[in-house]
Amino acid sequence: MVSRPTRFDIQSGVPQGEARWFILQKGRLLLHEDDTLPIGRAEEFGLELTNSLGQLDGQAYAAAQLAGEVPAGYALSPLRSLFGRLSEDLFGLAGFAAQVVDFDRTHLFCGHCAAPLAFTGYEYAKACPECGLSVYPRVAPVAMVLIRRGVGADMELLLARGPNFPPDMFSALAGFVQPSETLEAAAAREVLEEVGVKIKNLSYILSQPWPFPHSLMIGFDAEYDGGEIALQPEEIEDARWFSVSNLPALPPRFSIARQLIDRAVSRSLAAPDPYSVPHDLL
Ligand SMILES: NC(=O)C1=CN([C@@H]2O[C@H](COP(=O)(O)OP(=O)(O)OC[C@H]3O[C@@H](n4cnc5c(N)ncnc54)[C@H](O)[C@@H]3O)[C@@H](O)[C@H]2O)C=CC1
Ligand SMILES: [Mg+2]
Ligand SMILES: [Zn+2]
Repeated sequence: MVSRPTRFDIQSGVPQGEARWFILQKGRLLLHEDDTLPIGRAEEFGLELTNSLGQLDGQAYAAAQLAGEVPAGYALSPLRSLFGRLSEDLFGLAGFAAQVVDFDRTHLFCGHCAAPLAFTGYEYAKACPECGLSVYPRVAPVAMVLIRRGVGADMELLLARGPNFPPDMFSALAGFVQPSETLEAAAAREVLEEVGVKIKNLSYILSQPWPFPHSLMIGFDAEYDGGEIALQPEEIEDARWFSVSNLPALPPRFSIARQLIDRAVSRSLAAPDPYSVPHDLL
């Protein structure tokens, strides 16, 4: 799972002594040639926006932004591309570190009075010394819905693709929750907006941090409840019903979209009417 394996006692500022570093630049992570994290003192790497992340298994960790050139023997890799290259725990931590640096980078001044913000020091937040405004790292909730109809071998899934998806890949539908909207209402609205159909019997299945840059995916399974597919052209390039026995190219295994799809497929094959059994959370 792409999530942080443990709670860190995050403190801002430069860690004293040696640390294992998550060094980021524009969504890319700095790795040694052997795919290991840089280890050393802050001053060795030319950093800014440095945040100590605390201890894990007796090892100090820290996050920062690379200020200058890539040091010899290292390379920057897009964070998303590192799933499967880093261990799941390390990938989860890298996503967490990326959100810490992104918060620090995008909250330098008060959004109300423009005074420079300062870390509060007692929780991972910043506050304005002039007007008292306090700000926390952003987490943007996204409702994701896997829509199905039929049972057993006749089950079909409604999958869609956005304009910047890899060729031929289709995924579950998703959309950001709007202010004061319930998750259920966001799910129904996004599906109606993006592909023109209605849903019913929504069930929560699982969630997944998606640090690109700060989404939290909330995964639902839903039954089709009528309507013909009509695409929202600016967001959806194509959307179709796919038989569970003839699915298109799908998102990578670690993604919540893929976990929702795999779950529906395994249930369709496991029981004549898999949805007659109580939903166990993954
Ligand atoms: N992990 C997974 O399996 C998947 C993750 N996702 C992620 O879910 C998120 C939302 O998916 P989309 O279909 O693109 O969302 P969406 O259907 O709501 O449309 C995206 C639009 O929402 C607006 N937007 C961008 N950031 C926002 C924010 N923080 N709050 C409110 N509106 C915002 C922008 O206009 C953007 O064009 C993205 O971060 C995407 O990467 C999407 C599909 C699969
Ligand atoms: Mg969407
Ligand atoms: Zn202020």
